[in-house]
Amino acid sequence: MKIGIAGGGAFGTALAVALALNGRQVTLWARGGDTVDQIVRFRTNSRLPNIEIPPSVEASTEIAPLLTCDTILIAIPAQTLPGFLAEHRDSLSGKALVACCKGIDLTRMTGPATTIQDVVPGATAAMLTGPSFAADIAKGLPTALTLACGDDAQGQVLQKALSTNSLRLYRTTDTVGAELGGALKNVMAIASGIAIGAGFGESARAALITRGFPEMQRLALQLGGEADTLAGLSGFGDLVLTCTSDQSRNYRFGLSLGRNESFDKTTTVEGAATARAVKQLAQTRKIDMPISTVVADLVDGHTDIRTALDTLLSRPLKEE
Ligand SMILES: NC(=O)C1=CN([C@@H]2O[C@H](COP(=O)(O)OP(=O)(O)OC[C@H]3O[C@@H](n4cnc5c(N)ncnc54)[C@H](OP(=O)(O)O)[C@@H]3O)[C@@H](O)[C@H]2O)C=CC1
Ligand SMILES: O=C(CO)COP(=O)(O)O
Repeated sequence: MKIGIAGGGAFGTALAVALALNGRQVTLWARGGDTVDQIVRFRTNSRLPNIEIPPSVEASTEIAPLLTCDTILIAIPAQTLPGFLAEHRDSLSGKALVACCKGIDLTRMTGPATTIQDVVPGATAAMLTGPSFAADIAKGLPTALTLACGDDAQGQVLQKALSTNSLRLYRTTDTVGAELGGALKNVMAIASGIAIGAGFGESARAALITRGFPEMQRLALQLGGEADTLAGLSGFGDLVLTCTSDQSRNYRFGLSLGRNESFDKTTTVEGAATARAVKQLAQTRKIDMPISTVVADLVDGHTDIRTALDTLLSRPLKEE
């Protein structure tokens, strides 16, 4: 099976490297000529430093080679996913489309797999998500991920096609739970970064992670996800990784907010837009999402850190 990857960023390239090193034929599409040029000429990608890209990864800015693949992993930022799908809707119909992005789309208020289902109903929608930094995957370090596909027969095919010696995929049919776990943990990672950056300490971070988890579950369950999925790799697993590692861009973005420092605007920080989406969903669906709401307000400059902390600490005392 030839595997297509849309997106020449850190994650798309890492997946391409891991799959190619395990004998898969990989076609990588990136919109940027510079990225493709670097891959073709030097077998490197500056978004994924110090990694050699095997010759069996074919890279192109042309969309046609990608569209010859029956299975396509989509590793572009979540807010750009609907545009990409709409542009290539007809050619993508009938294919297995595996979203590798983590976020809630602000225009549709859906996670990536649901967005695929809605925009390309003729495709099989799936999600590849869970605790995994691109650099770790590219280096072949042991990693466990969730492969979610509503059609379990297709899910089994994808699980086999995308697992490698170091990349172990667990399967579920709960695409909603998987897509929301991956999206919501980024918001909690920003919150954790803020807490550490502002000097609130590691106990405060542990409190945010622990109280953030039921918040993630509340929203996911309301939107049709399952509690077990949230407790798995795509939810709890990725929450722990992203809230505790400064390899995470969401966490680092939070750190800079907490320290009142500037942050490179070109860095992909999925949790910022997702926090806004969660705040809106919480309001319209009347779900208590205090941490996500505070993160949205901080990201948009609608509150300051002291007030945000007071907002969280002054909530009525309750049972755990
Ligand atoms: N990096 C990681 O460790 C992990 C990332 N992910 C997820 O993968 C997704 C991508 O992240 P990552 O690869 O790290 O991000 P990067 O910032 O490294 O790369 C983003 C890529 O998306 C491309 N892109 C941006 N907008 C569009 C568009 N409209 N159409 C087509 N391509 C576009 C960029 O192209 P250009 O260079 O031309 O702007 C770039 O190649 C995110 O949702 C992230 O959460 C998931 C797990 C791990
Ligand atoms: O999703 C990730 C790890 O699982 C990557 O996190 P960041 O996007 O915060 O870097």
